[in-house]
Amino acid sequence: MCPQRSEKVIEREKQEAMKEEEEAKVSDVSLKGLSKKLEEFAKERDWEQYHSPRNLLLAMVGEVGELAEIFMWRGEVAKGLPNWEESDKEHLGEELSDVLLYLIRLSDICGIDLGEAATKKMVKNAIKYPPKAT
Ligand SMILES: Nc1ccn([C@H]2C[C@H](O)[C@@H](COP(=O)(O)OP(=O)(O)OP(=O)(O)O)O2)c(=O)n1
Repeated sequence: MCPQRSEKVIEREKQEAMKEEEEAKVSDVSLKGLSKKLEEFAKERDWEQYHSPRNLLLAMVGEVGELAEIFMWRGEVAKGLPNWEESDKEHLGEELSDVLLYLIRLSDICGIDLGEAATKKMVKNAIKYPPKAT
């Protein structure tokens, strides 16, 4: 591949990545969409062999530990994290994402439709805990 063409390819990939990032900001990201991306991610790396229910559960719990570490020894934290450095907030977003991504992948590998299950569970919660009468 000539250097000029390779630069063009790199530029196109950058543009596509920026477009994807932009789309993720403006549109609702769906659980199904993320699940599909995770499936492709594993397939492309031949990692499906490692994505067993137990491995994914352990990986998720490990990420919950990393998430807890961010809050460790900080004392109570105000809503919206007003005094946090941007880099700490970015780190928090990454760890929350790792937990979410492993949870989605775990659900998928177990044959559970997480969106449907969560919606049903919310209905069950509302029946168990009715809203306060006004
Ligand atoms: N077998 C694997 C390994 C990783 N991932 C994906 C899902 C997570 O979103 C992320 C986790 O990557 P790391 O294990 O590198 O964890 P961190 O990103 O938290 O890095 P570190 O533990 O170094 O902070 O990568 C995956 O799907 N399957």
